[in-house]
Amino acid sequence: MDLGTYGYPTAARKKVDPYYDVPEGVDIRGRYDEEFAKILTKDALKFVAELQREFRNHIKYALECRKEAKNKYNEGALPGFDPATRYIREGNWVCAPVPPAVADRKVEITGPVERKMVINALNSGAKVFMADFEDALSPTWENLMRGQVNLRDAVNGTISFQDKGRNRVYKLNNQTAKLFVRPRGWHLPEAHILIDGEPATGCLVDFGLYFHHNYSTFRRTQGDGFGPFFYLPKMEHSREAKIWNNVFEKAEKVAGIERGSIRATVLIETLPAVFQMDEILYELKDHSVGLNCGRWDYIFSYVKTFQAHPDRLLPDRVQVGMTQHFMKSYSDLLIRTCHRRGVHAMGGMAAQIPIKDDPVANEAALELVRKDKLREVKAGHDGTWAAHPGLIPACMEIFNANMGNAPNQINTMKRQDAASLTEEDLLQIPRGARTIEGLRLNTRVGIQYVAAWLTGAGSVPLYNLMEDAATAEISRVQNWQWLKYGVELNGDGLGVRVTKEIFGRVVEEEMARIEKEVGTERFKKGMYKEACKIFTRQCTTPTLDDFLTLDAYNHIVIHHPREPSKL
Ligand SMILES: CC(=O)SCCNC(=O)CCNC(=O)[C@H](O)C(C)(C)COP(=O)(O)OP(=O)(O)OC[C@H]1O[C@@H](n2cnc3c(N)ncnc32)[C@H](O)[C@@H]1OP(=O)(O)O
Ligand SMILES: O=CC(=O)O
Ligand SMILES: [Mg+2]
Repeated sequence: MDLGTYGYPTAARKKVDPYYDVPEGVDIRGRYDEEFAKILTKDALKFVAELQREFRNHIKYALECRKEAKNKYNEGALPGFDPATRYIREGNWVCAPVPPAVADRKVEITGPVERKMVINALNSGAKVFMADFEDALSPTWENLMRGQVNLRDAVNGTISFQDKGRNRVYKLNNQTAKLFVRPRGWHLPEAHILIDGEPATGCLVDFGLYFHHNYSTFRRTQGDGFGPFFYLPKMEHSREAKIWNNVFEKAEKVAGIERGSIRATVLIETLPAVFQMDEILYELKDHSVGLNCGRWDYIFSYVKTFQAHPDRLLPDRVQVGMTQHFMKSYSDLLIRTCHRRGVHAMGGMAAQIPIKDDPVANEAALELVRKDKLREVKAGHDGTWAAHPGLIPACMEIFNANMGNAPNQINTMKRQDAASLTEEDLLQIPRGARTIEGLRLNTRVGIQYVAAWLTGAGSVPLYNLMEDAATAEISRVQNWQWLKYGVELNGDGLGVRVTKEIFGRVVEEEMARIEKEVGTERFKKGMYKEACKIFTRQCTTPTLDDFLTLDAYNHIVIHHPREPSKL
């Protein structure tokens, strides 16, 4: 009998479900749905398979290089500028001019590709909406495929959503934000689509399906001849940017559109990548529209990169803000690099969200967001991120007040002063205290986030902050680091060291607190126990897992039919 990679007999499966019309070598293991079938057309899958076949070895090599770099850091090396690419850093090249359609990116809203949120985000008054298949999305088959349907309808201008409970129909306004799409990182597979017997690369699925269905309409209606536009996450080296550049060139060729049509902003959100910013822009110079400070993953990456360096322990998560020297240096150098190369230097996400039931606390949260955005615009950022529509007026007001009518600061805030920033500046150990409350909060937030993610929600409000995969990663790796090195909680003045026993007690107590906060019924129905198991294992494992979501992914993969056929 022909057993597929995941042990389900292919012929039997085809008998019980209607199935997708797939090209040679492609097998869809996700649930069949008529709407999904309009996305998973034979031509679209052919395009994804071509991308997979052309780039899979390059991707595997790049991921191997990540492992090698990790081994070097684990043996004591520090990340730094590469002497071999000095000529790129010192050369006087620039990127292709910014497309007029996205010259002004003062405020960008982000959010998962969920139908109502897509409409709300496009209508939000932001200049750009970054539709997220990454940090904000739990990559279940349903979320991914519905996300593609939603984006197609959004690009076509036909998207609508009916909230029956509130008797409200959502539709697009006349004026909407420009759409950027963030595919998953290189590390995530798509286990519901097999190509030549292997899971497809998640981001090639996200990119390929979206591009195939939307490039033509997007360029006509949104991009003024350019586009589609993308955000590219979690890269560690310019060789990974080179793969994306080649993917873009291939897509442009297949579609018969001009080279340089597709544009992307790369998130600088790993520590190794901060030493590669020129090199990344150089690889993508015909397809670039800037860099962005992905500050949350960047903090996560600091811990991950220095997992074997007990002299570089982080203080409580709440203390690692943009005013820490290593974070300020990263933002300043990013601005300098982007403006020197003629592209946008985007700011990052303040985690505060509106607090509905407490006007005083709400105003305090808003004030923190304003302060963060003021720092960004004064430093020279051309725009910033908002996690919630309620924050857009405040962010916009600050960027408008400080930039006037100019669409960006590319030519006016060169930040030559940042040229003197050194490796030491970029690596400086963050200062601050560690407390038992920090350990508790990491645990409470981490478990609740994983519980949400397992049930399909990739971004959630917790304790009045936005939490997503990047912020949850900080909680996880910080706990791991503190446990691994038995750190002293020096902020409590009691000389307590973090041990497995203390952590075990914290987990127990925080689970009880979560149950009390969410209510016993919701707690029982939810995935809190499973989440606790996953999170606890990840915090206590001797060798740090590379990604929280990679480990948890197996829990959300659902192959159809669920049971192997008895035939
Ligand atoms: C580190 C990073 O990578 S940051 C980027 C990735 N993370 C994100 O994008 C997070 C985006 N933000 C969110 O997902 C949400 O704002 C959350 C989960 C944090 C909070 O969501 P909620 O609790 O539902 O917010 P709330 O109840 O206040 O929402 C009010 C309204 O705003 C809408 N809304 C909230 N956030 C967004 C958003 N980001 N985009 C579009 N609409 C939004 C809600 O859909 C709701 O609409 P409705 O009134 O029509 O029903
Ligand atoms: O993706 C953004 C981040 O901060 O992480
Ligand atoms: Mg991120």
